[in-house]
This record gives sequence, structure tokens and C-alpha cells, in this order.
Amino acid sequence: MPRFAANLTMMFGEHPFVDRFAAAARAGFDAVEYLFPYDFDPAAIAGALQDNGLTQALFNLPPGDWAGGDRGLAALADRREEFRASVRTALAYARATGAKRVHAMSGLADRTDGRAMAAYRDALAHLCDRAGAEGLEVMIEPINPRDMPGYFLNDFNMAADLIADLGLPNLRLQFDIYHRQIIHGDVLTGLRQLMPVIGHVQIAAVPLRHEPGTGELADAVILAELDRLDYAGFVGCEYRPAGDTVAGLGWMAAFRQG
Ligand SMILES: O=C(O)C(=O)[C@@H](O)CO
Ligand SMILES: [Mg+2]
Repeated sequence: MPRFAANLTMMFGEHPFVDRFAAAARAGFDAVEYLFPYDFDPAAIAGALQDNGLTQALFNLPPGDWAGGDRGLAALADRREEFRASVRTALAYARATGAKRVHAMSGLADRTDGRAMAAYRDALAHLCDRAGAEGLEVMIEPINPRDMPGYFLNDFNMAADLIADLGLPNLRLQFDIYHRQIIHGDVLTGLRQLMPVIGHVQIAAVPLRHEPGTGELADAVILAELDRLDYAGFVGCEYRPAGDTVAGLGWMAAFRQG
């Protein structure tokens, strides 16, 4: 049975961020993920997790100036020191919350630009070294170019090749089923081939990114395949509820019963 994590950036938007932890626990989740905790003190996040009996499954490194258009820093050759500072910040939050995996966004860059690739490889090596010393895994996630035009890591084969080539023991693939379907399709084959390097899975319906089961994919079949492949990690529910978050959770009950 997949272990679902509520994505608190997208779900439970009926509540202020700090209250989403309790809302997720009330709805039956025992794990959460989100993009960025950095508007809040690490101790406040740790308290919200502890008070509600939640495990922190994943969060992202600081992405640079998100409002100004940044989408991560790892492949940005001119932002190396800022990236390294973001590693220190993220690891402080990981320590406070007990999170065992972090996602490093690549940023917007041309994937054929050698300088960007060199910066990306350097950044991942640095992050994996620092995170590995604290027992953490590092995720990289291909993101589809429709949602994030110009994003450097926009291809699952590129991510898999990079993971193999870098040979960093704690570098893993974040397999977001939504992005996979938009970029390549062939979701089940992708899961079967890439399972040895997958560290985290996320799910949403395609194309509207609403509740699983409401789009073009057979999400129940995909989730059953994760079980068949003995995937033991989290499945992040990274979707935008079509309406009220709790009212939309029926898909999960049906899956659990099925
Ligand atoms: O958008 C996604 O998909 C994510 O998982 C985020 O972490 C990055 O935007
Ligand atoms: Mg994702």
C-alpha cells in the first residue's frame, strides 16, 4: 500500500500554512511534504509535525527569488555561493524536522549549455556530500516545459543518465507521475526501468493536476504497480484539489479499499 504524503503547498489551501499540518493529520495523513518552509522558523515547523504525529517526507532547497522568476539555483553558474548557502539553510530545516530527503531544483538554464551542466554537477556533488554526512538523500526532478518553460532538468532520461554518471550514492530521482506523463508518457515502463534510482514519487491527474483518478491516466493501476515493484517510499499528493481538499479525498479511500 503506498504511503501517501500530503503536499501542503497545494493541498489544504483552505487553511494558513501552519494550520495545514493539523488538517492533514485530521484527514488521515501521517506524512507531509511541501515546497518551501522558509517563511517559518524551523522550530515552528518541527512543532507542527510533532503536535500532529506527522513525518516530514520531503521539502525543497531555497529556490532563489521565486517571485522574481527563479526556479532553483543548482545549474546557475553565477549563483554558486548562493546555492551553497541554500544548502546550509535546507540542512538546518532537515535537522529540525527529521526530514530524510531534500529536492534541489535545477533552475532555468539551457540544458545544452556546458557551463550550466558543469555548475549543476558541481552543485549536486556538493549537496550530496553535505546531505550524505547527515544521512539524507538528494532528489532531482524533471519538470515539464509547459508548466516551467526553460527549466534545465526537463527530461527523465537526462536525469537518469546524470545519476548514473555522477555515481553519488545518495542522489536519487524524484519521479513525478504528472511530469512524466506530460514529458514522455509511458509511465509504467518508466517506473519499471527507473525504480532502482527512484527516491520519491509524486502523483496528480493529467492534465489539470487535480485529484488522481480524474485525468487521462489509470492512477490506480500505477499505484498498484508501485506496490508490485516493492516501492517502499512516499507518494506525495502534489495536486491542486478541484474543490475542497477533504471532499476530494475520496479517490484515496477508494484506492485503499480496492
Ligand atoms: O512542481 C513540482 O512538481 C515539484 O515537485 C516542485 O518541487 C517543484 O516545483
Ligand atoms: Mg513534483
